[in-house]
Amino acid sequence: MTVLESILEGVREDLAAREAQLSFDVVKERAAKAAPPLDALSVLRGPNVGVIAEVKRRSPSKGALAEIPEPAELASAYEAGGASVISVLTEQRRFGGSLADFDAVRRAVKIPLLRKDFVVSPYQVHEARLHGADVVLLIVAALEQNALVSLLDRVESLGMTALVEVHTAEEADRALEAGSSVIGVNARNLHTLEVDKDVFGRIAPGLPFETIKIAESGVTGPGDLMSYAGAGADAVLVGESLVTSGDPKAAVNKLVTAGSHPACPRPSR
Ligand SMILES: O=P(O)(O)OC[C@@H](O)[C@@H](O)c1c[nH]c2ccccc12
Repeated sequence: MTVLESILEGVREDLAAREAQLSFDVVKERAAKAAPPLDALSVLRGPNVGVIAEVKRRSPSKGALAEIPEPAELASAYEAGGASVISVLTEQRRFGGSLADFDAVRRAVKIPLLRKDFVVSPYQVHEARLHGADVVLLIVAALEQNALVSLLDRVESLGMTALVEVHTAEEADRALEAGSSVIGVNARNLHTLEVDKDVFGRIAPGLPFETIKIAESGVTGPGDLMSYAGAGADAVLVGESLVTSGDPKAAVNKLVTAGSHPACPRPSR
């Protein structure tokens, strides 16, 4: 079994437990009454290379990263540092996240929020909306094509934006075929957890110019942002280097400043 497969097994078990607590119908009904989603697409289409800052306690590759006793405080620091979007991991077993973290962050900030989880069922999409998500991650490697198509459709029909994650050119083709307008290229292979920062540069230039391109993982500072920008990134998604920085506001701001510097390559849309 690959790492991704074992994560998905746990995710399905946890999902079944939540479904037993709160039925799909109730989740749908409540999600429909939630405050409308923010327009993350126009935020990501901004003129600068943006920063999606992640609330991440631990990871399967690195183990414990940061305790984060107050996710709301961390998120407020990200917002004050100029992040465009905040990503909150809600997967519990491997990443130490939760929907309670997501709720705390939602109450603390006004910028768009990404629910970062392993979404395999429409239940999780409505659940994301119920908790105030504006963006939902869909991982191509975790989904059959028909599931990807229908989940993408559902995310968009609820007024949210889907960030569709790929790691290979084949996955990028599937993402485009499904109709994705925002594609994230993860430098990390979720089957093996190996990081290859060149993957973005190999895949992004082959994507349509109007597709919003996000470079995910392995960003340690402005240098990485600049090189991803040179390969066509509209934004970078950063977790580890921010949560371990000791000063998340300053760490985000360094990246944001690089992404708005005149010397930083801009998306050509
Ligand atoms: O901590 P990093 O290397 O800055 O990476 C952040 C983000 O890209 C990573 O957390 C991530 C990308 N895709 C995912 C899918 C599931 C869980 C986590 C992820």
